[in-house]
Parts: sequence; structure tokens; C-alpha cells
Amino acid sequence: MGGVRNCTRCLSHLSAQAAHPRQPRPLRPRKTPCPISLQPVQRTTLSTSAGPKPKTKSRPRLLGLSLGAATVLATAWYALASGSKDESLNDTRFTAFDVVSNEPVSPTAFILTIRGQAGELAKNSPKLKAAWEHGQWSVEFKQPQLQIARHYTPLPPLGGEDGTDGQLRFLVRKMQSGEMSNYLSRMNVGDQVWLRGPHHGFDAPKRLGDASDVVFLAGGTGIAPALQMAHKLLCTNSNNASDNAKPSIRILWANRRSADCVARGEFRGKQEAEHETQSVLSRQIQEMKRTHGDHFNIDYFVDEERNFIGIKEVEAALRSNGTIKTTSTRQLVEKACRWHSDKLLAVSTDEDDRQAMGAACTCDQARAGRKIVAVSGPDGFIEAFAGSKRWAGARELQGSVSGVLGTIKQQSKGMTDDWLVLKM
Ligand SMILES: Cc1cc2nc3c(=O)[nH]c(=O)nc-3n(C[C@H](O)[C@H](O)[C@H](O)COP(=O)(O)OP(=O)(O)OC[C@H]3O[C@@H](n4cnc5c(N)ncnc54)[C@H](O)[C@@H]3O)c2cc1C
Repeated sequence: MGGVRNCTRCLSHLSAQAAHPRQPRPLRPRKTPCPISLQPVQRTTLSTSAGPKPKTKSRPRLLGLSLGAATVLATAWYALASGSKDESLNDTRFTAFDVVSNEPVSPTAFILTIRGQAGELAKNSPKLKAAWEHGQWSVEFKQPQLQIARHYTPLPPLGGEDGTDGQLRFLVRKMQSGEMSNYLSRMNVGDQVWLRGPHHGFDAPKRLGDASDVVFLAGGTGIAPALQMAHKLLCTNSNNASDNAKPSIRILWANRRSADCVARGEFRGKQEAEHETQSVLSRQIQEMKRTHGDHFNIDYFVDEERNFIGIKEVEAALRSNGTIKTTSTRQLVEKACRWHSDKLLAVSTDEDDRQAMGAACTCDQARAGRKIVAVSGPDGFIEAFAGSKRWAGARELQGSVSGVLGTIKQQSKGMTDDWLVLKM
């Protein structure tokens, strides 16, 4: 247990990289060129002053024309990409939202609530509806002065909210000298923020299929994707109309400080729950526990209480959320199944699931589906529990499974093969 026990602890001792909630992703060059980069403007300026000297008489006119055209194109592109009054949220340009509230959750975390300004974003947005129907998704915020963008994960709507009314809520950790998180922390009611998205992630219902167990290892703000998955699988999945058909979700949530263990009292007993500070996040977790009972559980781990997620804790979660069977059922997973093959998953990105929406499961139909163990949090956290993701051709692939889960897979001699590992 010793070495592995250090997994969450090491996060607090590692450098800023591990302390980072999640390293910023590159600005999706494959979909659109970096829309908030100042490059187009710089490129024209640079080419004007530092371009090669013309050798013939006709060259300056040609160069002048191309520079003119480039300037017009770059200006149009920059104006388009850096934000517009277009009312629909989309993944190529930034759309304006108003800050509705900025609520502290702990000394280092806050919940930012924003609302679409007009039109379809103010109510019944089909984009938001599609995103919540998909389940896992994020958006990018931009910092206009610095021209940088970072991803954030919307928290699911509370019971009674419809999720498409244009309001979005984010749990954000304020990083020491973090550009975007500090910028967002300074936002006041009525301020304007710019969003691009939605960016859809894994299709959890397709991956889970007929299986019913989910274990989620979440570090810090990694709780947001865990709550998205719980919301999708427990609240909105039409396959689970009856309580018996609902999957069982166990979240192992690691934080550095006890102050970040939102709603812990709910899982410890009534008395503690009564003394807890109420934030919108704690109401949300309490509500999910009360609505879904044994189908929704959170185990809290806190560095400052010297209580860490180790190999034993992960094994126990895999055992109690389903049975680690003595015989493997992996042979029932078709190697070419887009949804359930480990090999295909290793060379996919989380965003590929959206493109493959219509693809059918090709496994043995009697047992279509695999249990999910998902890992979400800072890069160091994901690496420690599931191994790092892999970059290839400007795509962030899942890569093979190593870390704590890799060790458990090796040691269990096929007994954990029912579990599909998703790095969020
Ligand atoms: C899909 C996705 C969803 C996310 N959802 C959330 C969310 O819901 N809530 C949330 O709080 N965060 C979330 N994040 C993380 C978020 O995008 C930012 O990375 C985070 O808020 C820090 O950004 P920043 O600009 O404040 O910090 P930065 O200015 O980027 O840096 C913060 C600190 O980390 C250090 N640092 C930066 N880059 C590196 C590096 N490469 N190596 C070592 N140190 C480095 C800096 O020196 C600084 O001290 C998500 C990330 C992804 C990819």
C-alpha cells in the first residue's frame, strides 16, 4: 500500500504541474485555427516589415496585393473568432454570457454561474440540450486581455432546473498565479465572459451498455465530470426508467484540504450534514444522494487528514461496486467493437465518441457493455492512477493503462477485465 498510497499525497508535494487542476489543452488546431491567437495580426505586421526584398519590378505590387488580401482575411478571421454577438453557443467562436453569481466554496474554489445574454442562449438552447443529452462536455472560456482560453466543465443542473435555460455553473479552483482561474475569480455579477463550445467527451451510456457499475476516481475539480456522468446515467438515461436498472456509481474524491470536501456530512450522517456550510455544490451532491440512495456514493480522501486513495482503496471500490469475477468475460468483447475494445480505446480521444454516435456495439449481444472506471483531475492524478494520455498527430489519445489501475489489472490475472478505463 505504501508507495501507491502516495498517489494523492504526491500531488501536494509535486511542482506546479501536479498542482495544476488540469493542464490546459491546446486550442484544438484540428477543428479551427487558434481563433484567439493574435497571430493573424502579427503575421501581417511581420511580413510587412521583415518580408524578403523584391527582386523584380512586378514583385512589390504582387506582394502589396497579397499583403492587403492577407490583412483583410486576417482581420475578418480575427473578428469572427475572437467573439461576436452571434447568439448561439458554438465551437468555432466565442459567445457572450453574463455572470449571475460568483460563490466561494472553499478558500481556493468558487462556483461561477453565468447565463446566455439573448436569443436561444437565454432559454431552450438546442446546443445546451444536445450537450446535456450527450452527458460529458466542456466549454472554453477566454481571457480577452491575454488572449488565452482554458476548458471548464459545467456542473449538471439541479433538480427542478431544466439545463437548457441558458444558465451554466462551474466549479473552479483558483490556481496560484493561474491566469484564467484568477481572472474568473475576480468576476462580479453583471460582468461579461466569453465561451466557446460545447466540446463533447465520452459517451458513457454507450460504453457502459448493459453493465451497471461505475467507479470514478476524481481529484479536486475532477468532481465536475464525475457529477456529469452521474447525472447522465442516473437522472436522464431513458434506459434506466426503473430503479433496478439504474447503474451504481461510486466516486472516490481526493482533495488536499478538508474545506474542499463539499457535502461530506451527507455521507457521514444526519448530524454532520446539519452543520455543513451550504453551497450550490453541496446542495447538488446532497440532492443526488437523497434521490439515488445506494446508486450514488462518494468516499472522501483528504491529504491534510493523511487519508489517501491507494491501491487497496481502488480495489475495494472495484469489488464493492460489482464483483471482481474469478473468470474473465473479456472474450465476449469483440476486438473491433468501437465502444468496448481496450485496444481501440487506447488509440481514441474522448471526443471521438461524439463522431461515432451512430456506430453499433458489435460485442456478444447478451453481454453488451463494460463496467467503467473513470479518472479525472490534474494530469499528475490521471497519470498516477491510469497512466498518461499520449499525443499523436495533434490528437490527445487515451494511451495504454498503467499506474495504479495498470498494476491492479496485472495482479488480478484477468479478474478486472470487465472494467473499461476512461481517462477524462
Ligand atoms: C477538459 C477539461 C476540463 C476542465 N475543467 C475544469 C473545471 O471544471 N474546473 C477547473 O478549475 N479546472 C478545469 N480544467 C483545468 C483548466 O482548464 C485550467 O487548466 C486551470 O483552471 C488552470 O488554468 P489557469 O490559467 O488558471 O492556470 P495557468 O496560468 O495555466 O497555470 C497555473 C499554474 O500552473 C503552472 N503551469 C501551467 N502550465 C504548466 C505546465 N505545463 N507545467 C507545469 N506547470 C504549469 C503555472 O506556472 C501556474 O503556477 C479543465 C481542463 C480540461 C482539459
